[in-house]
Amino acid sequence: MCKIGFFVFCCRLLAVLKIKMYKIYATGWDLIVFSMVCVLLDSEQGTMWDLWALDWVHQKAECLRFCIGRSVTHVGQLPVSADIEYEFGTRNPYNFLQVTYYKLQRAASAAHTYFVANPSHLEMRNNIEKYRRMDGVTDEDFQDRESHNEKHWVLYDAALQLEANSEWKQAAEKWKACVNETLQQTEECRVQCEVSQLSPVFVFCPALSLSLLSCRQSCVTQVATRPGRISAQEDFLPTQLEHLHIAQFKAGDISGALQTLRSLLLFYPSDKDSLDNLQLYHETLGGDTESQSAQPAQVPFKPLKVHYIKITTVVSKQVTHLLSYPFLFVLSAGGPVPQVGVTITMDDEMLNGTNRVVLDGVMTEKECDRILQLASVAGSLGDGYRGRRSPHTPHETFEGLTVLRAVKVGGNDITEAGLRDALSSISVRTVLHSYFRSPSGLFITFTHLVCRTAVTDDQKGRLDLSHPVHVDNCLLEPETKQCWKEPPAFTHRDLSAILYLNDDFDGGELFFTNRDAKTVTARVKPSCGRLVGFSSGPVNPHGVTAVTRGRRCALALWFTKEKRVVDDVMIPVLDNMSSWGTMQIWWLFACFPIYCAWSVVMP
Ligand SMILES: O=C(O)CCC(=O)C(=O)O
Ligand SMILES: [Fe+2]
Repeated sequence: MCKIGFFVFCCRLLAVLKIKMYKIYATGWDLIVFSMVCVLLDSEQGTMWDLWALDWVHQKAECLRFCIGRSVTHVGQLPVSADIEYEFGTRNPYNFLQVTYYKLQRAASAAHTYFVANPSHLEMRNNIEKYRRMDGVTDEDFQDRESHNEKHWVLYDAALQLEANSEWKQAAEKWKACVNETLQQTEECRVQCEVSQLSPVFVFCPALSLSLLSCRQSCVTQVATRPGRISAQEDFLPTQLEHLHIAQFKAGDISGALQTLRSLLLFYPSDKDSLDNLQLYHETLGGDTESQSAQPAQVPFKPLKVHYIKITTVVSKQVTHLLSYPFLFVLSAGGPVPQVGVTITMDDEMLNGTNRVVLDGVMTEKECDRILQLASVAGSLGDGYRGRRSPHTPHETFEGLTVLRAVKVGGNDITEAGLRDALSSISVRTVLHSYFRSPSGLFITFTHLVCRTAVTDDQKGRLDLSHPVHVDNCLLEPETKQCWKEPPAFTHRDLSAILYLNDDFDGGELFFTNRDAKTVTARVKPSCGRLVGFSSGPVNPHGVTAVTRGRRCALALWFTKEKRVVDDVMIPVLDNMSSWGTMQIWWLFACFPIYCAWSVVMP
């Protein structure tokens, strides 16, 4: 333990010196050292395999960084914003393209490509009918121009069709091709992760591992999501293997079926039906030792498949482990490090959307209470919105408190709490940055402590909301489903985070909707230490249901990726924190000889 402690100490010293004094970023070796520290710290559960996996990922990333630097221009390496990703994900440019091509044959394929991802778009359905009636337009003109990216879906649908026609031999061939294509796409997506994760934020070990690993992990769902859909098809790969297994069996290819069954068992080793089938095959094949000993599909998808399962398992394990240390390498915090176990409670899938997450355990009850205390004292001194009433509803009062105000209004206690409040926002940043694997940096743009209190005796028959449905960085127009990125919206906000502080009130649930501002897609009940993070753009319209009893407090934080748009109220706080960072260096210098002597005396 002593050696590990010394090792950690040296690494931290090295990193602090490098970052603070020379202002240079970590190299590949630093990354490897940092990941080793991570794994060693976690040695109770960690294994050498974890260490090798991370080492391998880092080396590959280094190599990629080198190659990309040589062959891709600087502009080509720039990250794209979530909004642009959303636009292309929903194939919106094809809508414009079909308008541009109007009266040309090519409009048909643009319209079809858009319609594949937006099957409920009635206007496009009508347009397609119009194009069908156009002279010279044939069925071949309705091509999906994006299908090269989604070949596995084309194969999937074709295989289903063959299965429906009981053409088992061809179906088996198609399912095999589909499995291979899915694995190939997953692998390509993972390579992309390594490309997009090459940013200076690597200096923070948990952030590095988390963002890269969670990116790789997300490839499984990304590949399993049909174009234009938001949720992935559950158990995509095992489902294909199941189909392949049935098709092979029906086509009389028992040894192929046995091989596929073994692959399937890698996913569900204790599945009763599969185990029964395995037994049956063994009996049927009798003395055919060659077929009996067939390993999980060797050809043609052996290496990828095994890799797929192993990496997925390692990744989930690492993500869970590393999430326990979100505060460990918060450089500027200094002093004792809060060891709070953070868990992922709801992800995109459970929240029915994209770029949303609910994490628990980000703050302890004690920490929530301190900030609530701050809200009470500072709230009684005056609030961010002057009046006692809410800007959103007459049935609630609303106290808003910025961090600077917390520092200004109080004595030492409040100032300290205000700073801690800001510090927690740094930790929130680390956690969210890691989770959402943003390729660029995240800068705090505004933080706001908000309490909403139900006005007693004024709650009967209440139909309104505590906070109407809105999008944080654009003006939502539910009728047209447009979101205008223009003032007075806070257009520079990229990531929103709400850290809840209590649950002793009625109502006050956060909910997400579709762009119609009506269809509720997910609900989140606040509680102390619960953090909701989501991208601030049009994919995440949200609101708060009426608070009908008690007082609901939360710390709202917004981050920006593009540039350092720090709200002026934050600057003194951030300045204060950087001087803490410098103090930390002196502390390390002073203690270094003592630490060395101690580690020699205490082997
Ligand atoms: O308090 C919440 O849960 C959400 C608040 C919010 O959406 C906002 O302030 O923009
Ligand atoms: Fe909001």
